[in-house]
Amino acid sequence: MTLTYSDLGWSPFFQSQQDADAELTAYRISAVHRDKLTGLSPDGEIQLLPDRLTGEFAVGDWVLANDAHQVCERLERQTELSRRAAGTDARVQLIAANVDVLFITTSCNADFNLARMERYLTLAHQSGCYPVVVLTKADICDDAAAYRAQAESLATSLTVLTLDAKSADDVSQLLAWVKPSQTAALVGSSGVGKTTLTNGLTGSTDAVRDVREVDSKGRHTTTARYLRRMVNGGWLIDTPGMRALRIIDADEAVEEVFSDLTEVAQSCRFSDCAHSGEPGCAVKAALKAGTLEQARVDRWQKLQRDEERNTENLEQSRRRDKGFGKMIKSMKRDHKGRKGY
Ligand SMILES: Nc1nc2c(ncn2[C@@H]2O[C@H](COP(=O)(O)OP(=O)(O)OP(=O)(O)O)[C@@H](O)[C@H]2O)c(=O)[nH]1
Ligand SMILES: [Zn+2]
Repeated sequence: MTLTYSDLGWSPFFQSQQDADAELTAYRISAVHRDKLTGLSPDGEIQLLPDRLTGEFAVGDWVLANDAHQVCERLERQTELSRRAAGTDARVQLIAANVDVLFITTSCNADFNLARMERYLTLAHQSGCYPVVVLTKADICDDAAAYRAQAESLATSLTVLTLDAKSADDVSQLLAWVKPSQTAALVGSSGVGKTTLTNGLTGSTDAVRDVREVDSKGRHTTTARYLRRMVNGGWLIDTPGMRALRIIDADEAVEEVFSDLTEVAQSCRFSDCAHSGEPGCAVKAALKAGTLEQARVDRWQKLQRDEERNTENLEQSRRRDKGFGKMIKSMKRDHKGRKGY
């Protein structure tokens, strides 16, 4: 079956960025490898040569490439999912680009964690994706409705689906949230059923198989993310191996996710109230009156602290990189000076 650009998610937003004179072809990035990219066009899938480090591309991106399949431009993204990289590295790591719907997946068991769901909801708000909470393993849980109620309590009119990821009928519920040519990303901890859902949504069984490729030094690398076509013509980006989500530059999104608390806090006497015993604290008063729940307030304050710390670390590493860049530049200048150029 031949796909059109519109089937691939191309829209006036991207069209407006394409210079009509330039003889460049648009491709949607379907996989990001160590030193090359895979791109999709109506002609099929091809390997593309990046014009910069592949870490600067995300699955779902639109790029323009020349006849030699060399990428010349990456188009501005409509949405971008990113997080702070794992480990001590404070850099931003791209998760996916141009995503419409975020399937926040967790299971009706010990994995179920409201704080984690709130972090993912923050990611959805920050990026502008529509969040859909997917609760798997409802078939092996005594009271799936209780889990569902807890998830629904996180936001008014939040979409929450409870299902058995292994049942085709159940999985088809998800399809209703992604129109043909739209893109969804599946996020959640390991073991919650992302692979099972991916297989159900794409009608394939090969999602479990990692593509191993050998890089120039003979090392095996695993390419983790793919853009896959769903059975209804939508697109799905799986994000395996995402152990922790550390949000960055998301203070406004945190406010939105906790809008119930932000609203109450507006009545605190001091605008910078830390809600820790200051006089005239509306949050403390609401807690006392029982209209706010202590656990949710605790999660709100923790997420605010985490967000601030992650963003601060990122700023520091950006400054460090800038300083390092300046040092290299001045070393080069000195070197040139000594050579008498
Ligand atoms: N009964 C039941 N089992 C499920 C459900 N979803 C997933 N499983 C099972 O849970 C196990 C883990 O599912 P996966 O789909 O591999 O989970 P994953 O999120 O892809 O895990 P990673 O690949 O580690 O990220 C498998 O044995 C699945 O068959 C469900 O809704 N009901
Ligand atoms: Zn207060």
